[in-house]
Amino acid sequence: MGLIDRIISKAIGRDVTPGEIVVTEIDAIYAQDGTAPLVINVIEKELNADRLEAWNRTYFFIDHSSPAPHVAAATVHREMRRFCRKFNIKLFDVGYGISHQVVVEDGIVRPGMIVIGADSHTPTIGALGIYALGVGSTDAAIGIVYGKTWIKVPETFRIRLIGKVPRGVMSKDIILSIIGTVGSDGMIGRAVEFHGDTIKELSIDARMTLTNMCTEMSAESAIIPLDERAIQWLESNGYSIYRYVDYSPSSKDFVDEMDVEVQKIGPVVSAPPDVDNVKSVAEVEGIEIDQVFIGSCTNGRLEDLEIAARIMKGRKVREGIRCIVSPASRKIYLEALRRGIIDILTEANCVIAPPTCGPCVGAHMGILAENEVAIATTNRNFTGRMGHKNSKVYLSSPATAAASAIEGRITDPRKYLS
Ligand SMILES: CC(C)[C@H](C(=O)O)[C@@H](O)C(=O)O
Ligand code: SF4
Repeated sequence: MGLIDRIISKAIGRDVTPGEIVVTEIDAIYAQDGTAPLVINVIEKELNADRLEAWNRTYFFIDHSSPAPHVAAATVHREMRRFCRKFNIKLFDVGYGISHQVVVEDGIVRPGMIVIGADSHTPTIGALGIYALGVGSTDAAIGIVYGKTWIKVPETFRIRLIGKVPRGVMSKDIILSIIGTVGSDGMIGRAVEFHGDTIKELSIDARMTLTNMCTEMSAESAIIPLDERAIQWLESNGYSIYRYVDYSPSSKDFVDEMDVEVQKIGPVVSAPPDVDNVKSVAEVEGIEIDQVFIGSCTNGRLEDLEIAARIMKGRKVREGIRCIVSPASRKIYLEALRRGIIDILTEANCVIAPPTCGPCVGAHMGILAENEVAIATTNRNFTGRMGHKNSKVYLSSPATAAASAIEGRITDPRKYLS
C-alpha cells in the first residue's frame, strides 16, 4: 500500500485495497470560478440544500478569469460572492491567488488530509503529503453538502528521482522529461508517489511543480512523503501535521516503479500540441516566439520568479516580444516586491499581471492571435489552450522561458546562468 492508500485507511479506520470504492469524510474542499457556477447550481437547484455540512471546510476562489475580463465572468463572480455570503463560505476574491498555491501557503491543507478540489490540478498540494483529488462539479457539490466523498482507492506507482540536479535544470524539466517517457496517458487510474535522494534537494516550490504536472500524465493523484525539509517548512510557517502516516516503503507497496537519473536531464520543452511531445531545448533552439508567460499553479512561485529575475537582471525582453509575469499569489507577489524581483523584471520590460490563471487557460491577459507562438511555464499546450486554434505553446521551466524572452526565440538558459 502506498502513502495515499495508508492515508485513506487511517481516515476510514480499516485497511483498504486498491480498486475498491470507499466513502470518506473530507478535510477540505475547494472550487474556482471555472467550476463554481456548476457547483452552486447542483447545491441550490438539484439538491435544494439549505444546510451545508462542510461549509466551514469549503473554500471558493476567483482565480481563473480574474479580475473579470467580460460581463459573463463578472456575473459568475457576483453569483459566487452571493453564494458564499449566504452559506458563510470563505471566498478568496480577485487577486488573492491561484487556489492550489493559496491552500498550501495559507495552511488550509496539511499533511495527511483528504482534500477534493473542483479543478484537475488539485494534486499539486500532494507535495506536502496530502491526498488530493480533482473532482467534477457534482462530486464537489455533494462533498460540500454532506462533508463526504467517494474514492476509488488508487494503485500507486513509485517514481524515484536519483542524483543531483544539474545547473540550469529545474523540477519542471524533470517532470516534463518523465511525461515524455511515460506519455500523457501513462498513469491512468494510478497515483504517483515520489521518492529518491533528489527530493531533498528540491524546495517545496519545486516539489509542487512535480505533483502539479502528474495530472498531465493522467495520474489520479500525486504525493511526496514528508521529509526533514518539508517538516522544517511546516514549522517555519507555524503549520502542524494532521493525520499523516509514516512508513518505510518497499517495492511491494507499488504496482510498478521507475528510476529517473536526474543528472542526465537537461532543459527541455513540451512542443505543441501535446504535453508528452518532449524535446531537448537544443532540438528546438532558435524557434521564434511572440510571447512568454511566467506564472500559473505550475511555475508562478517565488523560486520561479527569482530564477527569471536572475537571468533577466540588467537585460531586456527582446523588442517585439511580450513577456507576461503573474505571481501565483499575493503573498508571492509581495515577497517578490520586497526582494526586488519585480523591479528587475519590470526594468527588463516584463508586464506584471496580478495573480491569475488568465493567460494559462486562454481566459485573458495574454491571449494568442492566429499563428502566434508562446513559451509558457504552464502545464498544458494543447490546440487553442492560450488563444487562437492556430497558435502554439511550448511548455518550459521559468529559466528557459526567461532566457527565451531575452532572445526572442527558444534559448538554453544555461547560457545565462554561471
Ligand atoms: C477550468 C478548470 C476546470 C480547469 C481544470 O480543472 O484543470 C483549469 O484549471 C485548467 O487548468 O484547464
Ligand atoms: S493556473 Fe492554469 S493549470 Fe493552474 S488552475 Fe489555473 S488554469 Fe488550471
